[in-house]
Amino acid sequence: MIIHDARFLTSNSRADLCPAPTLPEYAFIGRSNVGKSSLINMLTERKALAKTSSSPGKTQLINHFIINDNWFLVDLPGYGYAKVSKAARAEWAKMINYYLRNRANLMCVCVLIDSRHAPQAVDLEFMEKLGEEGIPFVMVFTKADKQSTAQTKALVTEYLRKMSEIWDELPRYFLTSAETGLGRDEVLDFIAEVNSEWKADAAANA
Ligand SMILES: Nc1nc2c(ncn2[C@@H]2O[C@H](COP(=O)(O)OP(=O)(O)OP(=O)(O)O)[C@@H](O)[C@H]2O)c(=O)[nH]1
Ligand SMILES: [Mg+2]
Repeated sequence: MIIHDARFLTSNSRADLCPAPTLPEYAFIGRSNVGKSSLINMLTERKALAKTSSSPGKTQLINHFIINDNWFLVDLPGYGYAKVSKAARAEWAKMINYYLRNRANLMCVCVLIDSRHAPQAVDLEFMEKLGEEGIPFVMVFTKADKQSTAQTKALVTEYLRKMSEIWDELPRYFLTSAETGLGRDEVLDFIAEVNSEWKADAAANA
């Protein structure tokens, strides 16, 4: 997919104030500092479309971007550790959960996982909850440039093994790097594929 247009639309603390759910939407979520905002910039080839920071807790609202006037990308705050108060974190969790459960056009949640760390309970539990609630998701392993491909692949295998203890069907996954652009084509092809399904459904229901 060629990205000819990528624009920031809105920041919201409430899902019901987000843009009208008229286009297919993809949300990026994962622990603070995992690289959500950087991945959005890498995919769109815009250096500073989404704000990034080396200190966790940068993204604090539900940020909508519109791509090619045809689909929405959403940057969410991180879960887990962030340099914010416990009360603020609880507020984010409520906001994110409400958004995930109620956003009618949410096609897929991209769960970002730092490819350098052994499987984390917080990530596994988050995906387990998505699975239980029937919210479609894929795993996106980030920062693959920071180690060897073999190390990243070993981590993926470890995740899949743990997840196979819970589910028969395993989620799709992507290996990415915001530094090198690794995984860009694969993620964008996946989104294009799901966008076509949305269009076909919309045509069938028209
Ligand atoms: N080497 C490398 N660094 C990365 C990559 N992705 C992100 N980073 C760095 O990791 C830090 C965090 O990146 P962000 O994109 O702001 O992370 P985030 O998940 O949006 O963080 P919050 O908004 O705080 O939840 C920044 O210093 C980035 O430069 C990557 O693929 N490779
Ligand atoms: Mg961010």
